[in-house]
Amino acid sequence: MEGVDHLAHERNKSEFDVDAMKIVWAGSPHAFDVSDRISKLVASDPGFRKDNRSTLSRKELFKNTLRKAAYAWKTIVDLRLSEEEAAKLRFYVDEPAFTDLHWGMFIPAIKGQGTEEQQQKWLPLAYKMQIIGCYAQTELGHGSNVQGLETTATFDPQTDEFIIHSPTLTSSKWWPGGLGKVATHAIAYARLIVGGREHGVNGFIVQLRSLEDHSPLLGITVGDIGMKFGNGAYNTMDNGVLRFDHVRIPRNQMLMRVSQVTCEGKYKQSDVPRQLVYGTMVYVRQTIVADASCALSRAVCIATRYSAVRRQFGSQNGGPETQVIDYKTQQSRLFPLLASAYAFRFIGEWLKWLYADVTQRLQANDFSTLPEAHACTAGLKSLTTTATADGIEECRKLCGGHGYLCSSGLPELFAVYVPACTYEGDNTVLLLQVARFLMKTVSQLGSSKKPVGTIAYMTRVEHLMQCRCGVQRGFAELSVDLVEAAVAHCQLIVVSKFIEKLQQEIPGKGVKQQLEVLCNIYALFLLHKHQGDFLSTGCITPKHAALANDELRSLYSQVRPNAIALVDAFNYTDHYLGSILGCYDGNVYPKLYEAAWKDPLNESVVPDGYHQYIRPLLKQEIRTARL
Ligand SMILES: CCCCCCCCCCCCCCCCCCCCCCCCCC(=O)SCCNC(=O)CCNC(=O)[C@H](O)C(C)(C)COP(=O)(O)OP(=O)(O)OC[C@H]1O[C@@H](n2cnc3c(N)ncnc32)[C@H](O)[C@@H]1OP(=O)(O)O
Ligand SMILES: Cc1cc2nc3c(=O)[nH]c(=O)nc-3n(C[C@H](O)[C@H](O)[C@H](O)COP(=O)(O)OP(=O)(O)OC[C@H]3O[C@@H](n4cnc5c(N)ncnc54)[C@H](O)[C@@H]3O)c2cc1C
Repeated sequence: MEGVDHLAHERNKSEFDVDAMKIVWAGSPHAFDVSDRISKLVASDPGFRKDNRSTLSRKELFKNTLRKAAYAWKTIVDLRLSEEEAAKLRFYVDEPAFTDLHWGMFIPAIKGQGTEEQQQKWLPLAYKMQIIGCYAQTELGHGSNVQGLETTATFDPQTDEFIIHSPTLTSSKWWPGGLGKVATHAIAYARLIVGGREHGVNGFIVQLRSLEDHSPLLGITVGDIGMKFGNGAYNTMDNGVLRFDHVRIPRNQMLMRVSQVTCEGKYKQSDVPRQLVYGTMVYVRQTIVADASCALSRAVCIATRYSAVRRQFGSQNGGPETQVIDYKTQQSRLFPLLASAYAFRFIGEWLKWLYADVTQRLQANDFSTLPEAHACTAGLKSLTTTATADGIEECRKLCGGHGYLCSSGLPELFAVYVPACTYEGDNTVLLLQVARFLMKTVSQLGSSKKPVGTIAYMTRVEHLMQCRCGVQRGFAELSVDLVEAAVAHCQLIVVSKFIEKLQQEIPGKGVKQQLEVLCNIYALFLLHKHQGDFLSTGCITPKHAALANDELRSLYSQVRPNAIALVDAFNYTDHYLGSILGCYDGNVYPKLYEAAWKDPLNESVVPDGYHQYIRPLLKQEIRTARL
């Protein structure tokens, strides 16, 4: 029945202060207030409706996204929302759109790679959305290998301009979000050529479309690359294709914080590492880690609530059947994901701090922590997105058949989320970067340069390296093992930062205890999953392994009575969850039944096509095959 909380009996079992945990999850009382207020604002505004997405055609879907973007922007301006509130609004509107790349990459690229003068010129236009930007780096032929990009930017000293050109089909820009139909400008990455000499890949601000009638400018061919995985999902985004035919831009539209070209045609590399050209990717990778905890917690919230509602088998003398959340197999699949959601939340908080710290140091030309920041953002982006994509799929399976319905919210969540394993850096390519960083650290062991920060533990491997200084096979030959070592390195960071979090003052009855249980589940689940490595390297004995498994089972029993309260702490509205299985009141079956009849296919009792195709079959008007 409506208004009845079918999960009240579960909520009454909670052994901790849920409201205090909501603050921990949000990050602070202020962050909770902003998040709570904005999520309710979005949920209560029909302008942000999203339950019809799977029934729209691509063109209707895209037009609806443009409408929402404009409506959201109007909401931000009318309500004078802060940047923090606007970011929360974008989060709860929950729709990939061109604005993600405008605010999430185009603006950060200008802030990170533009000179003061260039920032003063372009940022006010971008902040007011008087221009709409995209980040055009990837090409048809190259994405991972940035140094392999083929687009050229040739300096013409006669006219003090760069000529941007796509020399080959594979140099066509391909994938940039917002590019296909909306962006008026791009940060285009191209090979800089001055006086016949190449100077690597740099960023250039290029106008693509007229600000009068939105038509592509001379020399610009631009469009959408077509439908992507899933129906609604990421098809609200116009990932585009772009070709340049000798497009001329003023010299001052090359982003010149890292390298400069003078009007005389002199190339200068300033005293900052050329990798700062990659700075925007580092920024987005750290936001993607925070996003991972959001996406995983959303899937876990749905699967946990439904696992408490769903009963199957186990009825004693006509009594109620067993809640599937009470099956040990369901717990062993679900609770590590619940623990991961919290683990990723805290690692996301730490990575945000690390990124802010490295940004501050860069402003003082201190590049000492840049390698570690690159390795951490790359590795943790890879680790958390892989675990989250796999976790969302596991949550779908934990919901049985109903998990496969669009109304469960899980298929679309999966379809929108999985490209995170590829964009902003293919996850394997990024782990190879971490492996390179680890190998470089190992090569420096024994020197005066002591490993610090997240690699401080490697001093302990020093003796191993000395006694094992035998054959050094090629990096490529060992890359599979090195990628596994990179994952282990990142997992160590996640566990250690979770433990550090628990050293902080955490208010609220029972809150810290619950987090300790989740931290132990996260760590022991990893130990269980990688038991072979721990045993084969002599890190643990078989007895330790058995003890760990026993402890894991005991921890699942401890978390069981608190499971619903732990997902309530995410404070997600039913609107944001977009899931009948995950609805707060647990009133699943009536809502599933009601939703079915709303499907357009049920608008008519007799389906279109019956008279044309089925009736002749049934009436044998079609010659029957010899069966
Ligand atoms: C409707 C609602 C509306 C609401 C509206 C409301 C309004 C809203 C208002 C406000 C809302 C706000 C919204 C915000 C949204 C945010 C979300 C955004 C969403 C994002 C979506 C998705 C976007 C996806 C975008 C993309 O996908 S964008 C493209 C991504 N593409 C890649 O990621 C390429 C990967 N490949 C490489 O990154 C390189 O290729 C490679 C492999 C490193 C080799 O690079 P290479 O140059 O070859 O270097 P190496 O030789 O390997 O290394 C040489 C030496 O440099 C070192 N080093 C390499 N790197 C780096 C590096 N970085 N940094 C430092 N060092 C580095 C390396 O350690 C080595 O050091 P050493 O060992 O020498 O000491
Ligand atoms: C939804 C979506 C949105 C995107 N948005 C943008 C955007 O806004 N702007 C933009 O510029 N780009 C964007 N991209 C492009 C994205 O950044 C690239 O697709 C991504 O960096 C992966 O590069 P790739 O496609 O070249 O993969 P590839 O590198 O071709 O990967 C193919 C396979 O090769 C393997 N591989 C590659 N190199 C190595 C190596 N050295 N060693 C071992 N294995 C290797 C990979 O692990 C992978 O298994 C987007 C992509 C998607 C899917």
